[in-house]
Amino acid sequence: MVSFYDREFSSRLLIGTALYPSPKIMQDAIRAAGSQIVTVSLRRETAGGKTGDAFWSLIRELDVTVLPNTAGCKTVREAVTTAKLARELFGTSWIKLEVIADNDTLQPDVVGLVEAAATLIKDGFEVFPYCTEDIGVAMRLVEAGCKVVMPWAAPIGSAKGITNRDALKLLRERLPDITLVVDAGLGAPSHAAQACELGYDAVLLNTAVAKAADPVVMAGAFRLAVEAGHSAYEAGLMEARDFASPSTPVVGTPFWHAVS
Ligand SMILES: CC(=O)[C@@H](O)[C@H](O)COP(=O)(O)O
Repeated sequence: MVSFYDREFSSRLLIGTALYPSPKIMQDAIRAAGSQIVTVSLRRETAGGKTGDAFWSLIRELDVTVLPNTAGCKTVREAVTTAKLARELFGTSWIKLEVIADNDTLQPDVVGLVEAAATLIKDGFEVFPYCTEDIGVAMRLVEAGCKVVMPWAAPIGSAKGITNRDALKLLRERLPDITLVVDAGLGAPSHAAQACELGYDAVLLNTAVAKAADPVVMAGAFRLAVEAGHSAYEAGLMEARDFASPSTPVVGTPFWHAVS
């Protein structure tokens, strides 16, 4: 089980609701992913070009926990206002907090992020901050009261996978009591498995599933990868080493020689 602000979930795969070819495919993909938490933008692009109630009916049918997000917000003020609107609309104190530094890279504005997180936490929010892999930023977020921290693997929508493994590993080691989620930039199930093998509690992704040739099958593949990566972490992965070590130790006289 994985814990988000004292709520327990069995699924370690959080998924986005944008960019799918149709609302029906979005719904089928979320089911195939086994996700219990979906993130929804107040400023979302509608799936399949449909607007209004159809989207929300599909989300309601899924019986999932909604994690509203502040995607597209570029200032602290905008993010805080959007979070407050989301709390009213969705009746939840959870917010996936994004403060974006610029439109070309969608890189988090980590200074604004820490300020917005502190403001929202003081106002009773439970914040899921989307950040870089920087240890200093993660520690400031924890000091502000975040119990979940969500560093990127790579820029949103890039599908590059984990670009700074050492920094993500350090975060895991230094923040053992924080729920850590790799959010953004994962392109393949193997990337999600790597994040879980590092001890990350969960992953959050969208584009790699929504833009796959078959989003439903890809969602199922990510589900398996997350489970495999987490099982491997729990089982205790061996450290890589520089020198060979025989997996079949050779001791004494060969058997064929002894009987000839
Ligand atoms: C859906 C969402 O919140 C994205 O902003 C998230 O960061 C996922 O990123 P990818 O689309 O790269 O998986």
